[in-house]
Amino acid sequence: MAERPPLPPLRSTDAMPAQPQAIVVIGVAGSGKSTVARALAGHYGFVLLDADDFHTADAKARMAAGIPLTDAHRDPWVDALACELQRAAQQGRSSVLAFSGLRAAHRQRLRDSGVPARFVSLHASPEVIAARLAARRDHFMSPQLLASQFDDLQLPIGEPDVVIVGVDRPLEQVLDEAVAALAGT
Ligand SMILES: Nc1ncnc2c1ncn2[C@@H]1O[C@H](COP(=O)(O)OP(=O)(O)O)[C@@H](O)[C@H]1O
Ligand SMILES: O=C(O)[C@H](O)[C@@H](O)[C@H](O)[C@H](O)COP(=O)(O)O
Repeated sequence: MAERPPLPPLRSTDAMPAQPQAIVVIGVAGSGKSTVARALAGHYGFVLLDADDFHTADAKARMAAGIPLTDAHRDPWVDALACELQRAAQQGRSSVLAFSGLRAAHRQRLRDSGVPARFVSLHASPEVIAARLAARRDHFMSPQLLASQFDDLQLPIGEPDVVIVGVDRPLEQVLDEAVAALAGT
C-alpha cells in the first residue's frame, strides 16, 4: 500500500472485550476505509487488515481499467477475508478490516465467519467522495468506478451491528465519532 501520513492520536477511553473480535470499516471507494481502519487498529491495538491486499492481480487490473467487479469476482475474495478474520481470532488477536462491503450478503458472510463483528459504515455524498478519489495517488482503483460503487451499494439499513459515520469532516472528528459509536454498541 502507498505511504500515508501519520494520524492524530485518539483518546483511549473505551474498554474492549477480551474475546477476539473484528471491526469492519465499510464504504464506497474513497470514503476513507483504509485511513480510518488504520487509525482504529492503532487505537485499539488490533491487527490491521486491508481487503485491497487480498485482490488477485486480475481483479486489480480490471478495476484499474475502469471495469467494476461483479459479485462472482467478489465471492472468493470475501471468503478469503472471512478466513483472515478467523486466522487472527485463532491467534487470539482482534482485527480491524478495511473492506468495501457494498453487498449485504458479503457483510453477512463476514458475520458467518463466527468472529464477533461490528461494522463502521462511512458515508458521504458522491461529490465529496469524487473529490477525494480525484486527489488520491498511487491506488489501482479507477475514479471512474465511483458511479458503479454507488449503484452496487446496498445500504446497511436495519443491520443492528452497523454504526454509520459521516465522513464529510476532518479525519480527527470522524475517528472520534467512530470510537464513540463503537463504545455504544
Ligand atoms: N476525513 C477525511 N477528510 C479528508 N480526506 C480524507 C478523509 N478521510 C480520508 N481522506 C483521504 O481520502 C482519500 C481516500 O481515502 P482512503 O482511506 O484511501 O479510502 P478508501 O480506503 O475507502 O478507498 C485518501 O487520499 C485519504 O487520505
Ligand atoms: O479502496 C478503494 O478504493 C476500494 O475499496 C477499492 O479497492 C475497491 O472498491 C474494492 O477493493 C473492490 O471491491 P468492490 O467492488 O466490492 O468495491
